[in-house]
Amino acid sequence: MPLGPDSIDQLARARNDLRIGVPVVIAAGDAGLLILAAETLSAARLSALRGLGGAPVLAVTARRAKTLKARPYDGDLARIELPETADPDWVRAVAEPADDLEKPLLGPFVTRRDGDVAAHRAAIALTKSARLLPAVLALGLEDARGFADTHNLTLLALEEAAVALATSTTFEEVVSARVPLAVARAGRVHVFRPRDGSEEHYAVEIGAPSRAAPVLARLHSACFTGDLLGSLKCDCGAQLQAALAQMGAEGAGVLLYLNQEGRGIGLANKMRAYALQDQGFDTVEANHRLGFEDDERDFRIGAAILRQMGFGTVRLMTNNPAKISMMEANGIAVAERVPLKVGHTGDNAAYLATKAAKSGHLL
Ligand SMILES: Nc1nc2c(ncn2[C@@H]2O[C@H](COP(=O)(O)OP(=O)(O)OP(=O)(O)O)[C@@H](O)[C@H]2O)c(=O)[nH]1
Ligand SMILES: [Zn+2]
Repeated sequence: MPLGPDSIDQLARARNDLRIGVPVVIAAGDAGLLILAAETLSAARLSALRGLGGAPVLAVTARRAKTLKARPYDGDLARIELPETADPDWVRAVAEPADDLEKPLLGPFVTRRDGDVAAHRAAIALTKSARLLPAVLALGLEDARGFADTHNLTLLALEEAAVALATSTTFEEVVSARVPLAVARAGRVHVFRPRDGSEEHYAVEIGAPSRAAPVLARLHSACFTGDLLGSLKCDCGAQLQAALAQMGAEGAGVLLYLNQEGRGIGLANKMRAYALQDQGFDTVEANHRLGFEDDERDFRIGAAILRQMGFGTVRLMTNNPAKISMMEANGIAVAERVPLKVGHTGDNAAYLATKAAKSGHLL
């Protein structure tokens, strides 16, 4: 292997660059796209971008475009032309729905319909994987490599980036150690580090579950507010405790603690969604207004970790039928669904009802 970064390493760099407001170049052949995340755009970088000439666009998802009443000619995304007067606040207001109701943005937004959008699509996927708002300022470049070299920017080759974004689910088990738990003295925590530099995930193994029989398993998605703070807005904390308790009572099980906070949009975006919920939108509508799909989790991660630990068949603790089909689609057989109905409160009744009505959860 050469000493320098490969395409997956470049992806990890690009994610971090966007998070700190540094542009990234996506090369498609000789040409390419200069991209900046809307969320971290500074006035200085916007004026440097304008200094390059050309006609930058703000690419948003079709979900966000719908709220903005901008025509998404590109299917799943829309490229909004940047008015001459647009400043970083304008860019952020288009990307971020917090003030949509209080200060509605004045359209009409002019959207592009010509040209190829594969690089814009990769850029949006990249901002999602960086847990930023899915909105990207983009400017076409004639000589992508030359530009990246001159300005010392991370360069992603479009084909390689698309492949890396879509397939990167290999993990190294970094360490495991014994952790006696209240529910079972025989507890062990394993830490899995993804090859692509994204969040680490954990597995809590209870007892010594057989690899030859179906294992009692829970794929728990991180919920800082529910798991740690005891938030009443969701049922996550109660589900986490109940799953561990059942594994302790049966003497064996495996709980994956997947750092897919906020159904995969990250804590900052989940808090943005919560703010929208206080404006009257439900959990699914809030995700859409932010530009996300209902659920942005990558269920291949849980399946890959289970397989790596030697488990092939599970008794899955869940109320979400989509989780069962995603496990089966990714090589984990589900012998049984074990319901996990705890943590229902007056505060989360509407949230749970929305999940049942819109996301197919079993109440
Ligand atoms: N985006 C978003 N995420 C939320 C919200 N409330 C909880 N979450 C996240 O949702 C995830 C848990 O998903 P759930 O939909 O509760 O349950 P599930 O994992 O699909 O299904 P179960 O296996 O039955 O628990 C956690 O990552 C939470 O942080 C919300 O209003 N918006
Ligand atoms: Zn929660």
